[in-house]
Amino acid sequence: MTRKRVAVAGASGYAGGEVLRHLLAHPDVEIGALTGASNAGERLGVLQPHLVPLAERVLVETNLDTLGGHDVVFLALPHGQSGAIAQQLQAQDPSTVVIDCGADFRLQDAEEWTRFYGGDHAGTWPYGLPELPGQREQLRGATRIAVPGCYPTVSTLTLAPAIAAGIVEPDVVVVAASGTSGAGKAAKPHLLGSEVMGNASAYAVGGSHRHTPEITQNLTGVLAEATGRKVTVSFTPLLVPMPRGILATCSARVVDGVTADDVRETYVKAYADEPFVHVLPDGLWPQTKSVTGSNAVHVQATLDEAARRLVAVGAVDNLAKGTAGAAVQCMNLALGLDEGTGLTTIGLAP
Ligand SMILES: NC(=O)C1=CN([C@@H]2O[C@H](COP(=O)(O)OP(=O)(O)OC[C@H]3O[C@@H](n4cnc5c(N)ncnc54)[C@H](OP(=O)(O)O)[C@@H]3O)[C@@H](O)[C@H]2O)C=CC1
Ligand SMILES: CC(=O)N[C@@H](CCC(=O)OP(=O)(O)O)C(=O)O
Repeated sequence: MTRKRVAVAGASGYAGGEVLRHLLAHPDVEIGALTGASNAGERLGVLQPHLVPLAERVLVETNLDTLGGHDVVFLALPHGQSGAIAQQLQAQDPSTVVIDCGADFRLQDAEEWTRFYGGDHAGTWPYGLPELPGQREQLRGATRIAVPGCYPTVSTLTLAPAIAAGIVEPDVVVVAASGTSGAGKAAKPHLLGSEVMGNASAYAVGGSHRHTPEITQNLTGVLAEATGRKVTVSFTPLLVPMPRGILATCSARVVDGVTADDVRETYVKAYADEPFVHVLPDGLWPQTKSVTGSNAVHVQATLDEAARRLVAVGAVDNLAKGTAGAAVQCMNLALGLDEGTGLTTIGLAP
């Protein structure tokens, strides 16, 4: 096939850089415009020295003139910045595939958007988590895709089998530890090395994190429709001193009669045909380093018999399957390519 011409907006940031790292390994694309904001005019090699083949490329401004005319445009911009440019791109050419790595188009409920993000809701696009029931079909041939948040990706995939199978009450607890790249590249006081190194801290405690409604939306979506219930999610994020990765520990009360074998069978069966979700062998528990740089999510689950709770743990690389890998997986579906083109399940060790 003719190679698709792809632009990346926000190429100086963490997510944009990781999209480019993935695209450089993709045989069916040609990298077009690379845009930034404060760094427009700078060479990419100065900002993203690991992207050696693109070192001499110069960042241009983020607008319709620079991003128009491509087959695919990835938006890796701060929240609230995608709506206007996405609208312009699709007005210019409705066949352009626009893939938003930000949160602007993820939520279905406009009120929830305003409550957690502020401002007006830009709209709702097909949600880029193909592993959700029925979702892969929504993404094939799509021209607009909302890439999930990093915490929602791992939390959803870690809990969805149990919720869908009805082996737990729809009332879940997620405590997830993230590396610092999840917060982006822009300087923030709580991300200074002296604050982060040798430290672990909780933040956005008490249901205030903006990923809470997204996890709730996803898990409610997999709950059997007939129940007519909504999943309740208590989500607590933790910041830990590592550059990449999220480890999510999830739990929920199991319904009467559920055994440890039921839990294992539920998870093994749910992900038997999923190329990027790996249920670890019995007794092995996910760790972030095993998924570093890879598009895999590692999952394990068991029954805490005394507490009658499911305990499920998931690991993801927030920048890979948690953002850029998912974005490329979705692009593949949108373009009718093999879903795994340019992606790997192989992590780094040690
Ligand atoms: N980091 C992560 O793990 C994840 C990030 N995401 C999402 O990806 C998006 C980007 O995040 P991330 O890469 O971490 O953030 P960064 O802060 O690292 O990068 C932000 C990028 O956006 C550009 N930018 C900033 N302001 C504007 C603006 N007003 N108009 C156009 N471009 C602008 C910056 O350009 P410049 O540097 O030139 O100023 C930079 O390229 C966010 O929406 C985030 O939610 C999603 C999942 C996970
Ligand atoms: C460690 C850290 O700060 N993580 C970020 C979330 C990660 C992210 O990028 O989420 P979006 O895709 O929705 O932007 C946070 O908690 O705000």
